[in-house]
Amino acid sequence: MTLGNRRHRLGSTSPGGDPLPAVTCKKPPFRVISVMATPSSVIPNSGRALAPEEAKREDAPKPRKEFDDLISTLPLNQDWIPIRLRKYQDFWIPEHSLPEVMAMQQNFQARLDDLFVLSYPKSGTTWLKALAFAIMTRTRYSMADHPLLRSTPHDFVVCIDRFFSGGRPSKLEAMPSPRMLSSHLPYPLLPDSMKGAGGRFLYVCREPKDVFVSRWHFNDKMRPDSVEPIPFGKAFDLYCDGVSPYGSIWEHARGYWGESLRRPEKVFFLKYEEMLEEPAGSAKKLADFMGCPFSPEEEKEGVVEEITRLCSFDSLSKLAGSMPRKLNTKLPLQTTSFFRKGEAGDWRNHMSEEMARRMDAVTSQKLEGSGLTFGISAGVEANGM
Ligand SMILES: Nc1ncnc2c1ncn2[C@@H]1O[C@H](COP(=O)(O)OS(=O)(=O)O)[C@@H](OP(=O)(O)O)[C@H]1O
Repeated sequence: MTLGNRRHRLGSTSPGGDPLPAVTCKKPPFRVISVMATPSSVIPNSGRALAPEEAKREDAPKPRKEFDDLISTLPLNQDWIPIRLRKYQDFWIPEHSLPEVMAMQQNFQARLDDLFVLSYPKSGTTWLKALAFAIMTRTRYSMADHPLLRSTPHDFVVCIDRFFSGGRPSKLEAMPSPRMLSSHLPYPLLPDSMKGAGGRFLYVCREPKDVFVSRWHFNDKMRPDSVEPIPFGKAFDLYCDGVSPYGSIWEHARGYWGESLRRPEKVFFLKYEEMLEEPAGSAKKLADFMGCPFSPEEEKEGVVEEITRLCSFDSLSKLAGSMPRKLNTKLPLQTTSFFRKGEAGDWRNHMSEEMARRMDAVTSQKLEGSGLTFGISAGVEANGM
């Protein structure tokens, strides 16, 4: 079925240099105002505009050494091989991405019509990227010739900090609006322009025990043969203490949850388990929030189901398997690295009851008073879970 007849605009390139389709929606999701500011025209965390001479100075790429010097002073954890973590602004951030994160914090200017896919890693990021991209571009592609059939969702919704690895993020600035970008950064670490009026957030969270199991396997896949896997029990202790990539998971989820309550028009908060249970319902809610709801005709024609089928675990994992290749990232990742089981409740096959109880207790304590709970509707017990 043809979903639309718009022409595919190739407006930019991914950090790796691959074509990155411009994202359009049948109905523009919100007023499209280009506020593409010169990076660094505002002093980070102050909102004060820079004088022209200051701006010129600030426009130059930050010397990497300045960041490296700072990074070397931060608390270090080396257990999640091959990822080294540094405690930065109260969160454990992968050391290899910290220079880019710092450059992004200083320079990234969000636009009003940006859409950001945000998540704690292993919570359903790949899935949400695919869904959001397919929903947003549905009038341009036929299902038979969809870009997701040829490339991974991570090629279409690219992590913002990756644009900052080579100094000035010119490719990012050249992307036509509305842009779709992603980040694993916790809310407090986002650049001011994102926390302010710039863009809207799609955040996905997942039951912490399942996220942990997924993370443990993911790390294991990246491990060089010469290195022993991180023992499950040790990884568990670290994770419960918040020492995991972009951790702690509880502070991460709580930050975005709080913002979704304060500003529901800015932050759409999804749960992986609810997406599993109600894929079509979740896609419809997503489309509503993104400003391009499915029309009654589209619903009648089965467009919602076509999109959810294309983005399902079965479909995406098979596609990844049919185009195995290394991704253009600093970690040893393949197109297939983002797919394992795609289920809720796999923690039961990995954790003792005592471990599960312990992590549930951490969850209850860390989320106390927030109103955020996990997994009830997917048959995973709620906190005390
Ligand atoms: N389409 C779809 N539907 C359901 N589940 C899916 C889908 N795509 C990926 N997955 C599962 O999500 C886990 C990977 O998480 P992320 O995509 O957040 O990883 S990453 O942060 O981008 O590295 C990982 O979970 P586990 O299977 O539990 O390890 C993937 O299998």
